[in-house]
Amino acid sequence: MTKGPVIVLTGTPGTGKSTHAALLANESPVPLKHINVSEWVKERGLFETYDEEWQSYTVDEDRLLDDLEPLVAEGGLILDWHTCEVFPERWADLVVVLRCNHTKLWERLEKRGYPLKKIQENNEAEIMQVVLEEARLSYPSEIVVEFDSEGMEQLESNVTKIVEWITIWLKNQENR
Ligand SMILES: Nc1ncnc2c1ncn2[C@@H]1O[C@H](COP(=O)(O)OP(=O)(O)O)[C@@H](O)[C@H]1O
Repeated sequence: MTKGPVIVLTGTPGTGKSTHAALLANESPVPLKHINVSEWVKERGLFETYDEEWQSYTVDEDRLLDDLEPLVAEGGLILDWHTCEVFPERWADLVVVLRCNHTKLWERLEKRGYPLKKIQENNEAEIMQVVLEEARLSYPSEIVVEFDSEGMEQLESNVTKIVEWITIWLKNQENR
C-alpha cells in the first residue's frame, strides 16, 4: 500500500493547527497520524528546561528528531507545531501555514489563559508573519501554502483543499 504524505502543519499558537489536524485526520483518504509536537515533547520529556514565567519548554531538538524519524519514515503523518524550521527539509511533502487576524488571535489566546506577555509575543509574531517567513526559508516554495483560519467556513475549505492535494499526491506516488 502507498504510504501517506508527511504534512507539516504550522502557524502561531491559536491559529487553529490542532483543529485543522483533527478534521484532516478524519477526512483524509489515507490514514494520517496527528502528532501535536508540543504535547509529544512534554509527554516524552524531550525538553531541556521549563520556563515558569513564559510557560514554555526548551526543546531538545536532537532527541525530538531522533524520536520522530521512524514515524516520518512510515509516512502518513501530520506534524502540528508552532515552528517548522527544526524538521529536515526532506521530511515534508506539504507545509501548511495557518494565519489569523490578530484581534481574533488575541481572543483565542486569552481564552486559553496564556499570560499577557505570551499573548503579546504571539500576536506580534503573527503580525510580523514570523512562521510564514520561517516556512518559506526552510522549504521549497512549491510545497508551502498559506491558509487563513478565522472561521468555520475557512476551516472546512482549507481541509477540503488539503484532502484534494492528498488525493493527487497519492495518484502521483502510485504512478512513479
Ligand atoms: N478556522 C477556525 N474557525 C473558528 N475557530 C477556530 C478556527 N481555528 C481555530 N479555532 C479556535 O481557536 C482556538 C485555537 O485553536 P487550536 O486548533 O487549538 O490552535 P493551535 O493548535 O494552532 O494552537 C480553538 O478554540 C479553536 O476552536
